[in-house]
Amino acid sequence: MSDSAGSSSTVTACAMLVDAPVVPLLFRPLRIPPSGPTTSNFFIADAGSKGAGMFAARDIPAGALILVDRPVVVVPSSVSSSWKREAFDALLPRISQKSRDALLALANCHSLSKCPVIEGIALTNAFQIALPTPPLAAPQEYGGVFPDISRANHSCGLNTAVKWDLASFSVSMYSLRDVRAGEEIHNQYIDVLASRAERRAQLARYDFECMCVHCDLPDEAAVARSDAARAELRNWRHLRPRLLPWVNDMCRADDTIIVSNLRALELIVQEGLYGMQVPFIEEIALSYAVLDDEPQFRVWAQKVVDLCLGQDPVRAVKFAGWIANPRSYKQWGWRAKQRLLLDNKKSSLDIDFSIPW
Ligand SMILES: C[S@@+](CC[C@H](N)C(=O)[O-])C[C@H]1O[C@@H](n2cnc3c(N)ncnc32)[C@H](O)[C@@H]1O
Repeated sequence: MSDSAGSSSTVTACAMLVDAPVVPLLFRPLRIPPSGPTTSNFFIADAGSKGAGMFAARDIPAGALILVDRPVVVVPSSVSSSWKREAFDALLPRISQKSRDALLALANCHSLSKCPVIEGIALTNAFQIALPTPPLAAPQEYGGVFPDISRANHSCGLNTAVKWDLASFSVSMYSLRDVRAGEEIHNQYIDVLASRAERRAQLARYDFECMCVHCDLPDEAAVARSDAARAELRNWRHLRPRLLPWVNDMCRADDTIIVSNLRALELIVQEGLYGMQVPFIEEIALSYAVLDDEPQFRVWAQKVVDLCLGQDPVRAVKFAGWIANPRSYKQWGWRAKQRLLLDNKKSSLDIDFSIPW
């Protein structure tokens, strides 16, 4: 392991504990981080029993960039415990006073008697970021601790997504749905498609029992309903009808893909899992394209554009191009044409059995 902050006398904004062969891969010119929003979208305030939390400073529309943040420390997700402790503590003198203040202000859910302070803060706040893997090396997982994004508390329903960008060494947080001024902004710490019992087990390492609206349910029937919805979404990719085979399969109903994806969206809304909706909305838009239904195509394609503008601009631009010129989509109206051909063939084979007297 190596500390990429360099010699012990070097003080930087971020110190890293990374495998030595990773270090040269990190020392390349960093792009300027994507510029954050011009006015602050959030504030940090008391979130009751959760400690501090992040809240929306104004109404934030779905798909908007909320903030851009850079880590103050980067640590491996798993290292041998024998030397981990001193290595974590050695990071502190290597970061600037500003970064140190930000790091030490973060929550620590581990008791100091069991876990030195920097390790405890890292275990409480770090979330996974991807660093380059040296050739022939096994991939190693790393976590970044961030001054602002690490303040976001967990919820099992999502109102934001975070996107790590290695080139700018920064993470951007986007809204997944409209967030009202004053509403708490959440991050996702664990696999939210797991059952409530599994989610609670996974969250035990953060030392809290989740009481978000998706966990604090009135009775066991509500828990079973929520667990079933999440399991259905988790199994979706194995069970759902596929768009491409459907395009040519005239034995299947025209609304097969639309009905199936609307069902997924219903479950997503029920469970507040907004981060998952884009692929389903996209398939509905493309189904309408294949069915030559321009008004509906425009409605659904516009939803893709609105949701992707910030975090997936390539997809947003692609759909915006199709909205501008729907027939440039290569399979535009394909099923409608096939249906017409079939109907024409059928009518040419029709025998008139009516008796003319
Ligand atoms: C990454 S920090 C989040 C910010 C933290 N609340 C603070 O004061 O800086 C993670 C810690 O926040 C608390 N926390 C996060 N989400 C929570 C939730 N849904 N319910 C209760 N506590 C939560 C837990 O103590 C957890 O260990």
